[in-house]
Amino acid sequence: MTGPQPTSGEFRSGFICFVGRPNTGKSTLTNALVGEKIAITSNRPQTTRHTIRGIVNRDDAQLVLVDTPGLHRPRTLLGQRLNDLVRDTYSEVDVIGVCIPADEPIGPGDRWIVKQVREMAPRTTVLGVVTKIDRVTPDKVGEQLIALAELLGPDSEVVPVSAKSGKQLDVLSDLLVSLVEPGPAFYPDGELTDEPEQVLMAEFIREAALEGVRDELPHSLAVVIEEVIDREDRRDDQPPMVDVHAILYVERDSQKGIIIGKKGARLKEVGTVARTQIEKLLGTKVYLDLHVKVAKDWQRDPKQLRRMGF
Ligand SMILES: Nc1nc2c(ncn2[C@@H]2O[C@H](COP(=O)(O)OP(=O)(O)OP(=O)(O)O)[C@@H](O)[C@H]2O)c(=O)[nH]1
Repeated sequence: MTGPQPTSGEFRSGFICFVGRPNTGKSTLTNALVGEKIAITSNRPQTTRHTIRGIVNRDDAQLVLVDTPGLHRPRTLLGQRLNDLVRDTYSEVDVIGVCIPADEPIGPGDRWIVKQVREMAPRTTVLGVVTKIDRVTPDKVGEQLIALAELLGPDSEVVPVSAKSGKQLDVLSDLLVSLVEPGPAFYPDGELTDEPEQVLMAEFIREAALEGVRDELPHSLAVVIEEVIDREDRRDDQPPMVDVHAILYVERDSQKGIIIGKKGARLKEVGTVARTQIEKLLGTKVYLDLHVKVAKDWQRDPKQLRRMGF
């Protein structure tokens, strides 16, 4: 192992992406490092679709975290597009953090991902990250670190971390800083994401709509923000208000029913959860108008995919 290099007081900057099987804690880790909710987390696998960046601003460095979707077996056009996106990301970043949860044995899925990373980005620095260490005993963490070090080989550092408890987050952050090059900040301080607000709004809605529903739905739900309007006809004593109109596209009528729920109860709940987050994002009151439409087989239709931003 090379060990972290001393940073010698020079400002450093670079791009980092975390990879790993679905549900290994990549989004949660990104959020924890950035310190504010930017990437999308959910207890359903494969919900991170867009390359959403969170930015860690430190006195000595800026780390730009790129959150990629998981690699898929490319069965549909959407799967192919997602894989292309991942490939582009791998070749652009300075460090790829391979995330392995402390509470699951390393399996063929993990080995496949490491192989893909090595093939697609042979020159990119790879860092091993054992996530969710709050879930297991220190002994287990130690075993997982050894297993991951063996999988990645002698050139890669390995580090244990818990995004939930915050344990070792500073160590991970220091290590990442030591692995990027000296250079100026890419983004002005205070900027947490360069994703357009509408993409984040759509992701908030999508995340809320997927919470607690069936496993196959993640691939069959896309959210399009149709319109964002500043409400001007309010009285002076009323706070600023923004109207957001969004459409949730599903593939089948049955899925529409799941999203809407009994007498619209579920959709109302989805709206409330998403609205709260959008209000936080925009810093104003929001009226959120949600419609659910069926777009048959949208995952296979290039025109519809383009319309939804893929
Ligand atoms: N106990 C514990 N749970 C965690 C930790 N990090 C993530 N989780 C949980 O693990 C689940 C998956 O986390 P995500 O961050 O969404 O995982 P991901 O790898 O981004 O998942 P995909 O977007 O599906 O690729 C969520 O239920 C998190 O709350 C951690 O440090 N400790």
